[in-house]
Amino acid sequence: MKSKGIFITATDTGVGKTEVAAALAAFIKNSRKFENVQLWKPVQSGVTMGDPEADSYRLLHGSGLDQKEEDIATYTFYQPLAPWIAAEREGKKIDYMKLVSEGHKRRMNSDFLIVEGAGGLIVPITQDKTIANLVTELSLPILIVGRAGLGTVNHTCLTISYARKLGLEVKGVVLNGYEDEADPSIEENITMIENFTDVPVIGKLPWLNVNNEEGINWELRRKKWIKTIHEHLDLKSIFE
Ligand SMILES: Nc1ncnc2c1ncn2[C@@H]1O[C@H](COP(=O)(O)OP(=O)(O)OP(=O)(O)O)[C@@H](O)[C@H]1O
Ligand SMILES: C[C@H](N)[C@H](N)CCCCCC(=O)O
Ligand SMILES: [Mg+2]
Repeated sequence: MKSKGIFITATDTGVGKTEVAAALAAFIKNSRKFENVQLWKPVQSGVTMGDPEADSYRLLHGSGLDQKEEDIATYTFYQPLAPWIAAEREGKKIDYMKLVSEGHKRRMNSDFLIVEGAGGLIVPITQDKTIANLVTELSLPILIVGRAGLGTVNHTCLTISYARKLGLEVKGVVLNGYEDEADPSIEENITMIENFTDVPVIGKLPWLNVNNEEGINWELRRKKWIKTIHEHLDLKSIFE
């Protein structure tokens, strides 16, 4: 039986997909809502496997799942570029159909699959396939991560309209990384996004400062994220 799941995309690169995917996985694991929640990052670029900055590394430690890092990411490229070009720079090509069949297999082998895209929706994986095509093939609903501040209304509404054009199911939006709860523009951004798209903003997440002098205390970070997700996000629609 195919698992439930969510494909986490964003309005841009660097907006918080890895942070949100890891936190969501940690929350689900802690809540025991699904016994076998799994993470998948089909393609990561600008990193090397095992690098503490790598998405795969931060997904593994940020979630506390008992997956192996090399199981989390399928393709890893060194150049910080769109996957198609990052692969080409290494004389490689991404096998798109391999990703599609791997995605279906991962859905069969999990209760809840959290997939992290790369950048936003129209990010080239090959010369004629994008992240959006992969979402369509996996028939997973999407959760869009957007910035919290000025500029996010346009970026988020554009992403939603493109997703709808492709017939993707948009479960919701998370506005991520605000520094100041008192910033009135965040609530107004939520109102404008919901007004123009009817897509629910399922919550807003603060910028979490949980490091210590030696670096990241992952156990403490996971605990804080689990509490923050519980307090800030309405996940009902994500689990349906
Ligand atoms: N709410 C947050 N609190 C603290 N740090 C955050 C938060 N959101 C994002 N970050 C940090 O900001 C940086 C960019 O976030 P992240 O790596 O999750 O973006 P991304 O959308 O996954 O990027 P990419 O497209 O490269 O996968 C990371 O260092 C991440 O740890
Ligand atoms: C390198 C970065 N961290 C991501 N892995 C890839 C982002 C690709 C963005 C392509 C684009 O929208 O211009
Ligand atoms: Mg990421």
